[in-house]
Amino acid sequence: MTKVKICGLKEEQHVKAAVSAGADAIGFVFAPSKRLVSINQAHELAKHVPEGVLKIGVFVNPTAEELRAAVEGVPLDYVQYHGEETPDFIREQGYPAIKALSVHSAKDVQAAMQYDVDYYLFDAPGTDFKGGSGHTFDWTLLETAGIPKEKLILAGGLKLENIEEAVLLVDPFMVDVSSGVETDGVKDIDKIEEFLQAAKKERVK
Ligand SMILES: O=C(O)c1ccccc1N[C@@H]1O[C@H](COP(=O)(O)O)[C@@H](O)[C@H]1O
Repeated sequence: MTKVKICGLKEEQHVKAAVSAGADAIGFVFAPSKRLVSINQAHELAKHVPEGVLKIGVFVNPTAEELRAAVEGVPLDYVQYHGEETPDFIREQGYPAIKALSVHSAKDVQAAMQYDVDYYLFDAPGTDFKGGSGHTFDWTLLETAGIPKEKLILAGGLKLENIEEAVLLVDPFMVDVSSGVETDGVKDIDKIEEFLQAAKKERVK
């Protein structure tokens, strides 16, 4: 069954709703964004995330010190690198890692293989910020690069209306959603629950 990450959570009620609706991972954004949280805020929110649900920190070109403070302070299970971090920088940090790549063309998908990370996350190119734009990209670009499905996370503009098609076409290990479970820029509990239900629906492939 497809795993689901609900990203950009800032409020206790939304963390609790995501967890009780079956989220496999919760994302906290530590990058310029309307969804930015401090380490202290994320630490408090993390108290409502049970063992077995992953806590993932989203960063854009962080320093080693920023990473260490957040990984230890929250604490985090994975670091999601959403900027122009190099393969060497990511390897040197030594944390369980997800590398996000903005997909304009098939080349961007192929570029993933230079990173020695646990998961590759494919997202639409950002607009105001590096991610969380609510835009989709051409999912068929993922077909030729030979990315192992068990390492593939699909993001970018996912929502109730397209999640079924996305899962059927891409068959990713995990889907990641932020804007698609918001109303007027704020997380929406009904949308979180509906999205999780749809993403995890049993399908005949
Ligand atoms: O969510 C943000 O504000 C954000 C800011 C900077 C980098 C990444 C961010 N979020 C990630 O963007 C994708 C897609 O989000 P959306 O569903 O299209 O809104 C997802 O991986 C988030 O983790």
